[in-house]
Amino acid sequence: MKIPTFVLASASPARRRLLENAGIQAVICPSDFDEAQIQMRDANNLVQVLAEGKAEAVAKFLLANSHPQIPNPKSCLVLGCDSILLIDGEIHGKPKDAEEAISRWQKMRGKVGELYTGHALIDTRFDDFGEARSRSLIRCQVTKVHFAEVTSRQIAAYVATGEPLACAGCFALEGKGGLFVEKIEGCHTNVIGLSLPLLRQMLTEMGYDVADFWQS
Ligand SMILES: Nc1nc2c(ncn2[C@H]2C[C@H](O)[C@@H](COP(=O)(O)OP(=O)(O)OP(=O)(O)O)O2)c(=O)[nH]1
Repeated sequence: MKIPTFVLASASPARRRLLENAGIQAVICPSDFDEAQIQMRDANNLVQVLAEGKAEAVAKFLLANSHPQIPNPKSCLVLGCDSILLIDGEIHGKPKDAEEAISRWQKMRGKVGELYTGHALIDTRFDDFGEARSRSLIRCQVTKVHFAEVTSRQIAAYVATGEPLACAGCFALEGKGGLFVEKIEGCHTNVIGLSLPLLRQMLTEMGYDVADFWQS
């Protein structure tokens, strides 16, 4: 089955790279969804609600506005994601500044955290009422992350590179942060921001085959 236009409702370069490297050419369409409006204490629900909010916002925008890269907005697959790190019972998104990143690393070194990523996939072909009330799937993937006993000098040097400031969890697994992750239990692309095997499963559940992305 021909796959509709794939839209990534995210500004995340990490998510874009994951899709590109997997051979999935996505139209990048970051959402303007206000994440601050959602306050929830349960990590699993929080990332799913946020991912759905981002995907819905973009799906609605595309159904109401033309887009140069999207010939038919009623034939799109829109993916929204949201990632947080749960550690010591606290939910963390991206650090607000270097000071917070240092403080978080001082607490998380030597410990085990859980990286939650919510995934919301909307098929706009099934738009029932002129809105983005289309067929959608919302899932969460969790990966355990074992952090190394890093020194304060290593923390300061790592934060000074700027890498952790763009990452929920204050580390980039495939970057310098990988030096400070002893091991993970579960999907590694989920840690980076988008679980590729989960995306394959969601596409399959919607009746699509990832192999169709590679057909010319
Ligand atoms: N490169 C990399 N980025 C990571 C890693 N872990 C988390 N991140 C990034 C991916 C996301 O860009 C960010 C999680 O924050 P959000 O889920 O709120 O997404 P973000 O605000 O970046 O973009 P979006 O809301 O999707 O437009 O953290 C990692 O291991 N490697």
